[in-house]
Amino acid sequence: MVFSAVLNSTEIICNRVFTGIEGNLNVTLQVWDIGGQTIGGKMLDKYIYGAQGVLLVYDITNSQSFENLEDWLNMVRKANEESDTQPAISLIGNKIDLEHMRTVKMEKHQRFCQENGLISQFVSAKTGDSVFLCFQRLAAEVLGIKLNKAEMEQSQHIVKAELVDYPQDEGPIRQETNQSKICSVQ
Ligand SMILES: Nc1nc2c(ncn2[C@@H]2O[C@H](COP(=O)(O)OP(=O)(O)OP(=O)(O)O)[C@@H](O)[C@H]2O)c(=O)[nH]1
Repeated sequence: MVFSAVLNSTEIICNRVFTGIEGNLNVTLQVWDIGGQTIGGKMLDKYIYGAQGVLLVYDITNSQSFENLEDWLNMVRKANEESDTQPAISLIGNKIDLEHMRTVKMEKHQRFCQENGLISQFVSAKTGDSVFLCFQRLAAEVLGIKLNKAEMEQSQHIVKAELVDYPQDEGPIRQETNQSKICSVQ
């Protein structure tokens, strides 16, 4: 499956169309990136009103970005107060390639999702890890489709790491490739 990103972007608003093909189902998502704007911005609710899905993205290495989420969530709910339906909302913890620098605890993320009925996902925009999956899950929620485990796993990016057996006490030395093992890290 391939997402194609098209359309123009402006300084503050990026509008892209993502097209995913899943089995026999074609899904086109029109995505508005409204990050970088102040929460009180005049035009903001115009983009949010009527949205079917919202991705609330924060940086797992930046606690402040998590603290801002409550305000953003309230703003999304308020903007859609008069809409027939509220959008499906995902909480996206970004930068999982920097897991060792995480400052926002996993439990905090999960609690926020449970308390507010959000889809929970962790991604790395840098490596692409689970980025496709986060759009796929939100689209499925909007369409009322339940993804099965196999579909979810298929959309996850698998990072292959090579394990090398260093001899005890002698420190790292170059190994013959046929002595190494391949493992998969998800
Ligand atoms: N390591 C790592 N860096 C990332 C990741 N995503 C974004 N960055 C970096 O974080 C910085 C901010 O990224 P932006 O895409 O500008 O973040 P943003 O929140 O969209 O910014 P605004 O839309 O301007 O608010 C840049 O230096 C990116 O390269 C990620 O998954 N991993």
